[in-house]
Amino acid sequence: MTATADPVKLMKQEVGKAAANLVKSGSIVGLGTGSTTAFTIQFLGDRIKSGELKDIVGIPTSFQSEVLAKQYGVPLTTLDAIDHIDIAIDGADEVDPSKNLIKGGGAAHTREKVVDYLANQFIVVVDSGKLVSRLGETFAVPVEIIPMAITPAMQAITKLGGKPEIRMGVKKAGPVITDQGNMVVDVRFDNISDPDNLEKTLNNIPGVLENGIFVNCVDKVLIGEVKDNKPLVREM
Ligand SMILES: O=C[C@H](O)[C@H](O)[C@H](O)COP(=O)(O)O
Repeated sequence: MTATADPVKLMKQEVGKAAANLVKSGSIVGLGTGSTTAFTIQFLGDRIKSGELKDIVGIPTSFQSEVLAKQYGVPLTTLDAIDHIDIAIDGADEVDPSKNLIKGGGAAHTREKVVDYLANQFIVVVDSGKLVSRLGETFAVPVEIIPMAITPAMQAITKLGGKPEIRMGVKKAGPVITDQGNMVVDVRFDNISDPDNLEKTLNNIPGVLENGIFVNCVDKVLIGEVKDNKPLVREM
């Protein structure tokens, strides 16, 4: 790691590695989605290759994490084949002081919520730029909606005071389509004072599959920082 490297990438790399080092042999591991957990999956693969980590299986939270696990040699299984998850490691787009999260920047929050909530231990890995004093400060809330319900669901979200915008593809014409074949609406709220209530209210709208607010589910947040050009990791 050199002083000239991108500091955000350095933070993600360091925190991703720290999380991979928490995994013990024999564990069933939830594999999160995004650019930070990509490092975790890579380092898990390194530990497996060196013989330090044995008999682990991963549960991917997206097509992306499935592809990365195969690339780095992390064996995979499915939720049908196991009865628990020992540890899940996942990224986040925002983390508040109570360890509540906004997730779904990669449109993977539905599968992530299934896997992360099942885990006995849920570890979040972020760079320090993700810390906020209140959810919604910098990031909109991603909401996955089945395509036939997109118009009434967006109207219902607007009535709640949200400003919904359909997420559009990059290098693809038209909207982002999730791993489940649905659409994602990014919703700005002026003030999210009760994330617990907003999470439930959004999920009650007919046609909404899941939203990216994660409340009271995180055991530990590992935060990557750079001080004097050196990456370090602290815990919350
Ligand atoms: O849908 C994607 C996920 O919730 C990611 O974990 C989240 O967007 C953070 O991604 P990154 O580590 O790339 O910032």
